[in-house]
Amino acid sequence: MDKLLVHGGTPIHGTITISGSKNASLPILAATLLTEEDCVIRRVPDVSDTNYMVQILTGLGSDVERFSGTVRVTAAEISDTAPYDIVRRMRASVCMMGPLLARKKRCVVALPGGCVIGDRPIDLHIRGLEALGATAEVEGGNVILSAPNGLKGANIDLCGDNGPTVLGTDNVMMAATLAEGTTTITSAACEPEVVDLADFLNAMGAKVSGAGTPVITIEGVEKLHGCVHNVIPDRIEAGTFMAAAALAGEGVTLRRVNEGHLAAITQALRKAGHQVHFNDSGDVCTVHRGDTPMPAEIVTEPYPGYPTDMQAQMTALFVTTPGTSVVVDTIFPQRFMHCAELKRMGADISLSEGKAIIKGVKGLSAAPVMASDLRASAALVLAALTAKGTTEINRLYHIDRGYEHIDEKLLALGANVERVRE
Ligand SMILES: CC(=O)N[C@H]1[C@@H](OP(=O)(O)OP(=O)(O)OC[C@H]2O[C@@H](n3ccc(=O)[nH]c3=O)[C@H](O)[C@@H]2O)O[C@H](CO)[C@@H](O)[C@@H]1O
Ligand SMILES: C=C(OP(=O)(O)O)C(=O)O
Repeated sequence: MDKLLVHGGTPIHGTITISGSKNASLPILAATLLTEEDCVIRRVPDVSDTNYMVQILTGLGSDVERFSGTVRVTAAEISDTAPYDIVRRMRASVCMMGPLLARKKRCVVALPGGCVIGDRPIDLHIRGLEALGATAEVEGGNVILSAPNGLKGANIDLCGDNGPTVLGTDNVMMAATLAEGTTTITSAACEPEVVDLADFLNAMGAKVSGAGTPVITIEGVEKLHGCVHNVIPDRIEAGTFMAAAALAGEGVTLRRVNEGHLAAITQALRKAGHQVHFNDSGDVCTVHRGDTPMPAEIVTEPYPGYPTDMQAQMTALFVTTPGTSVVVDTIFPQRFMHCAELKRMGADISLSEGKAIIKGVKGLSAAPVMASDLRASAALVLAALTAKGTTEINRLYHIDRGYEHIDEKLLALGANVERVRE
């Protein structure tokens, strides 16, 4: 198990390029199952989640080639059963259900278990696929969906208690592309990753409109074909480096970002007293730490609100920001595992029901810490950049799920970090 040593106290500066989005790549890779023709997807980040997705596709019978950020998938003949061994490693494997069901009229996909960031049910996914005419049963830890006579378009509302569902919207949208007739999804997730998937599906010949709004309409077609697609930049990787720059930066520039996708993060950083500047085309961003960082309140919300996937990193920033900041996670109220580790480094955080109250401390001191999930590990790396001494971040595989070559990018910015391979 690799670990990361962060020797704190070296400011970061310079320029890096942001990778393609993990959360856009995963459903797009799953969508390749909707056609037997070649799909070429560019800018797929080299992270373990996309590697697992490639293994699932291969396990289903797809022919997959991967070279310098590009993945070519040909799903000429595939089975309907996703291999449990790999599926269980990744929550996003749940988005195999929609395309497999549409293509094979039946699928068997292992149920994703609980998750350290909280309960992650899939009731809305199932409800949506049932509305399209599938029957669902759970047997031996698997969801078995079948629609022997094919899927039929329907009106489906996908609002849950905590708002819309991103992968649920993806699943229903993918399934509906090959359904007979028209499907309308209301309370759809509006995240840019949903829009990127819709763009990919349309490039395959699907008829999807309204993605990016709460109402998505899909006119079913008989067949989809191969296509070439470039994945959008990873707004969470970009946001993480923006927060790192606000915390420990002397001017950090990020290339290949999308200003629109980063609006809520930009607003939060500016409110906290930091300077964020975009070029005219909105694809290059420079962040300078403000002279007088200020406490702030952030509340996570579905897009275009502040993303839950950037909650832990902002918490890390507030830990050494003078004054009292408040962080509320409405999407995953239990997603505060990073706080216990940050406290071991000297943070002053109190937790209550989905809320962290953070009293800024003068400085942190290094400690051995344990990464508990992807974004929690990112928060620990950020905190460690300014901590006194060497922080040892264990279980680095969490961060490798979603950050492409994070140690190399940090080194390129002048941080003093070492990956220890074990
Ligand atoms: C691979 C990927 O893209 N993952 C992202 C996706 O996860 P994912 O799509 O799994 O998250 P959802 O959008 O589904 O979850 C949003 C909320 O809805 C609830 N819910 C979800 C499904 C369901 O059937 N029933 C239900 O109640 C969840 O518990 C949560 O409270 O969106 C999350 C919310 O932005 C992000 O944190 C994840 O990084
Ligand atoms: C929670 C995340 O991913 P996943 O949904 O794949 O667990 C994330 O990207 O922050």
